[in-house]
Amino acid sequence: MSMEKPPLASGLARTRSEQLYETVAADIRSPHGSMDANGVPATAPAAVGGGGTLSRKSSRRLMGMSPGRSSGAGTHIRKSRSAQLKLELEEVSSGAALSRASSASLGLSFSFTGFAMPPEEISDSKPFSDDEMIPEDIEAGKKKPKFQAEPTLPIFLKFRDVTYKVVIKKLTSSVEKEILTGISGSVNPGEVLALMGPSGSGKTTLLSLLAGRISQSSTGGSVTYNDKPYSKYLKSKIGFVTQDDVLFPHLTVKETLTYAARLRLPKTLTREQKKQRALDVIQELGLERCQDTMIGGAFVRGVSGGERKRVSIGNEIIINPSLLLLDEPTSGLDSTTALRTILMLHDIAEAGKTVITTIHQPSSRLFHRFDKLILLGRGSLLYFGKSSEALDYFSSIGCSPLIAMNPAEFLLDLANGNINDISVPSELDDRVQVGNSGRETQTGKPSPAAVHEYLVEAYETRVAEQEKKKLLDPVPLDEEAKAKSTRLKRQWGTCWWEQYCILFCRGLKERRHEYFSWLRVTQVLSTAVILGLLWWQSDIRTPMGLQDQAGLLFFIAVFWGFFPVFTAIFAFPQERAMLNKERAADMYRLSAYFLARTTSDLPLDFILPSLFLLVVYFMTGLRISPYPFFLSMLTVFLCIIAAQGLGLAIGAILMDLKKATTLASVTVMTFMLAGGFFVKKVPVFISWIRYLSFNYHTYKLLLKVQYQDFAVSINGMRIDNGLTEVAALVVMIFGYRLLAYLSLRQMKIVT
Ligand SMILES: Nc1ncnc2c1ncn2[C@@H]1O[C@H](COP(=O)(O)OP(=O)(O)OP(=O)(O)O)[C@@H](O)[C@H]1O
Repeated sequence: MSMEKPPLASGLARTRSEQLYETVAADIRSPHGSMDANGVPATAPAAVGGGGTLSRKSSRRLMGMSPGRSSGAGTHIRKSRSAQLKLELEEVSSGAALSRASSASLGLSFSFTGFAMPPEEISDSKPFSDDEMIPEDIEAGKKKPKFQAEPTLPIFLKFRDVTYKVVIKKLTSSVEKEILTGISGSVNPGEVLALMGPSGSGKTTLLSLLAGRISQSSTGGSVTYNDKPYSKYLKSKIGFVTQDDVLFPHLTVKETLTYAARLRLPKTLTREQKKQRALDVIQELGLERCQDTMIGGAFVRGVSGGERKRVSIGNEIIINPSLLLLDEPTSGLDSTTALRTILMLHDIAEAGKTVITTIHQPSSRLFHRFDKLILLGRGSLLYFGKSSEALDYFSSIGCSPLIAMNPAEFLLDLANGNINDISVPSELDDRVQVGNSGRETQTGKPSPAAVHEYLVEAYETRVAEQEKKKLLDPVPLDEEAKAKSTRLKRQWGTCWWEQYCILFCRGLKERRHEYFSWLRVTQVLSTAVILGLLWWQSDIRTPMGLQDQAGLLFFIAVFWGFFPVFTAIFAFPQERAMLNKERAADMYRLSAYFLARTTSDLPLDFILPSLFLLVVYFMTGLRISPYPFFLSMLTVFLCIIAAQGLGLAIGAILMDLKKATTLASVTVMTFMLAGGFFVKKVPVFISWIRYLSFNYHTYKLLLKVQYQDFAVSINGMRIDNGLTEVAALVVMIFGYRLLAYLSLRQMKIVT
């Protein structure tokens, strides 16, 4: 970046990415460094040893050279992979370094062993300490580091003149809103890019866009990954941590990460290896102490906010992503935990990953940890470059803090157009005096709009063009490596059946508390007992008794039609956020999820009605014989599954609980009224509605089971062979589910 002021001494130090370019270039040139179709080097990660043995002394010396890292007067000995990477820079010309580069160079290995932080900064550093992460014998070349994931493809991300517009529909018209305007920049493996800006400036939008989560039709400009456009293949190489932690509240930390590992890691790993990876991530993130604690949510006490955020990050780093994007990973965390999180991102970057994070208001300690910075204001670019040079740049355009200020606070004030305690450039002052009064606030200071306009213009005229030119430089990867990012094929972690099994078990675990909810059991059993008492040993030898018992059968049909609809409508709207997140990451096929979600509730759906029917059947004196008992039970099951189908369909179509409950109550009421008990003479033009009612078919089947031996018609209902009713219920079971599935397919993945 060209600036009027010379860059600070720290800015002269090469960034980690610049140093690492050389390593990757050496690696790619190296015969050992060629990658296979999966972006995996042809050689297995070389054992650390032989000529490449990392000596503690050299490691210490190299850490001293690391820009942006204070070594604490040599007391903080960093023994992480980053040190190993840096050592390679020194040794790159030697054969030993080249052979080791094939496994450990930029982007080709993933091992962020611990979270280095100067001890003077954080006292309680135990969970993040890397002191024990790489034992002595690793340095001696005997053992691999604790966490050694398979190598990945490095991703060089460039974006040029990115724009994003949305159309906001109003009652009579629609308005176009520009959310991002002409944003350009780049981030390389080994770097952490921070996106900063006031609330609503477009950080999340830009992050989603860079993650490939916004449809290209509404965006302008170009975003390239290794100089190639986005492809579905990249989904499995990109980790995206959303601002809100979307996790299942009733799963423990270990269960959450183990299921993520089993679903997302490639088929080439065994189940045991995947479990081990989850345990490694737990250790890396310092989550051992809470690994068996439930995540928790609004109604369940669980892990702390910081731990939950780390689980969210773990969910993404478990796949060993080449590009990791995080939306406000530090919001809501105390400053120490926030710093730990950012240090962790550094370690991830140092393992050769490209890291982008939005950040709201970092402390000055955090601010200095970022390699690059993008400052946004009202969707426009106010600064892109090294974060260490940001203050120099703004002072070069006449904006400097007048009092001692956290640099992040200063930048955010500027981006907000708030120039209290900030020196105003004379150019801006002149403009205000010459310009109209609207550009000036009552205090005589330029308005926020005028400040914004000045900053955008200053960046455009002084920096933007040179930065854009830099984007034209080809990335230091050979064509073969670049081509890997353009492969169109998605990569599923596991086969369909395994996805189904994992999702089924996960569903059972997440809802286990519902299955054994005493409230629900009490609700069903007390209803059964009340029915049993009201219809106690009912006598059907009189017409009145028969009529009474028919009423009981109708109530059973209504009760088991009503109950499942209202439980099932919650299924998809409640899991919408999770479904969105997991489908955006291509974790599983929708069909596997759908089937697992709809079948994992079945055990409960059979236990409770069975208990209910046992109580009611014998208390009320229905036909005591195994055959009618089991047929009645089967009829109730058919009714439950059909009713559930309707609930699932309504939930999936509307995806909104309020709307879904309203529609469900109207539908259920209509079906109940058309069920054949309350009204017998229905006008012809509306009589067809009964055929849609599962209550009607269930009632007819229950009547048949009880009275087929001595009656042809009961209560105006003809008793026939019952095949039509069974067929109608079966059609409903599949039809409603198909409708629900198709609606989910149509659902847009919102990011
Ligand atoms: N689909 C959309 N429809 C309408 N407005 C949108 C849409 N997406 C984003 N916006 C608007 O774009 C602006 C930027 O939103 P974005 O969420 O990217 O901001 P942000 O910088 O991440 O804010 P915060 O820090 O508060 O999360 C906001 O004003 C938001 O309301």
